[in-house]
Amino acid sequence: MQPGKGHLMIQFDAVHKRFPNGTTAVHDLSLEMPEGGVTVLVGSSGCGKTTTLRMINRMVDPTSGTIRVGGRDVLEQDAADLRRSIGYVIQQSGLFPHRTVLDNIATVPLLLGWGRRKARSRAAELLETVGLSAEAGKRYPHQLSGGQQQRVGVARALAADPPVLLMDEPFGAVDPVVRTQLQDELLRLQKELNKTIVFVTHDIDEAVRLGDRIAVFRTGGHLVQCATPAELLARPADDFVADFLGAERGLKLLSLTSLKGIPQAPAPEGGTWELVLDGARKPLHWRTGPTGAGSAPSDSGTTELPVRPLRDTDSLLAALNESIASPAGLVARVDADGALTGVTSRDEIHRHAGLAHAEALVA
Ligand SMILES: Nc1ncnc2c1ncn2[C@@H]1O[C@H](COP(=O)(O)OP(=O)(O)OP(=O)(O)O)[C@@H](O)[C@H]1O
Repeated sequence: MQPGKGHLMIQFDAVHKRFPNGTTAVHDLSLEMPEGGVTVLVGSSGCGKTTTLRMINRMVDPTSGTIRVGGRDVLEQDAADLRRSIGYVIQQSGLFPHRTVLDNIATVPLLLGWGRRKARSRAAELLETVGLSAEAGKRYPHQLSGGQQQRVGVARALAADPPVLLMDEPFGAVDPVVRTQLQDELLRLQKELNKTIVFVTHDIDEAVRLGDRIAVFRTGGHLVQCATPAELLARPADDFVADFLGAERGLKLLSLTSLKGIPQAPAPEGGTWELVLDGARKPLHWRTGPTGAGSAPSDSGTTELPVRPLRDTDSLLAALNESIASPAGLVARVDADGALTGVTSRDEIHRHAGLAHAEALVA
């Protein structure tokens, strides 16, 4: 199934899906998904995202058109074999309630005839990969939190090391904090594993965060635009896409640019606001003296306000936010150990925000 780097892993060619009740779920879809990339399918409810996803592993068959996975027409492959060779993660994790977590993860390897010992040892390895303890493997799904269950769902989908992973709103049912953690984990895993991932979500921020390419659908199963996140945000194809991306699409674009390369200056000394560091040069807070600006003075007449230092890997959006929150209008920049490397002014952040936009428009 693996055609090699740089190839297209999944190809939809003029695919239609009309259900027996007359609903057209997918309309004349031609879409290519490169190997090792994350393609995110977004769009309002009922626009055909799930149907598109499920046609890849033949949980739904197209009415017409061709879908190829690894260069082979899916309709020429046995549906059960195809399903076992493609990882599948859904919103409610879909775990078997009466099997332990370890046995859940071992499901596909066992179906593939790996033998109990090998399947369980692979499952144990995957528990660690997705950040769960060995002890969690002995529990039953209901004894885990929603976020942990989703991790098990991902581990189960990865168990037979499939080249393709289908994820249908996998993080839709967890709170925003856990959701961000799961997204981070997926990005980390993907760096190592380089799977071809097709990911369905309603959440445009999740799409921008995770996608190498984003396909926007509208009702009736029409694909409106498929582009990189930067291209989509800078140049939406029409008003539908622009509305879907939301009024803050300019700010979302800034989430794609890191602070690396944006100039820093030494932290100011003797100004109204001083950046206080600890012994390891880690920023602690901004402080102003009795005569300085600021609010809520402490007993000693000084005021301390929080600082949120940023690394080169943080985004321009985070920097813009911090530059507004910072009483000094300065963003404290730190190295990987958290030690201060310099500061960047609000004006400089604004200037680079403008440049990032200009670059995205002409890219
Ligand atoms: N088995 C089915 N029989 C008839 N109609 C169906 C069937 N499955 C889906 N549909 C219809 O096809 C359309 C597309 O559904 P689909 O689930 O693919 O959309 P979706 O974009 O994933 O929606 P959501 O975001 O709400 O999950 C909808 O109008 C849906 O009602």
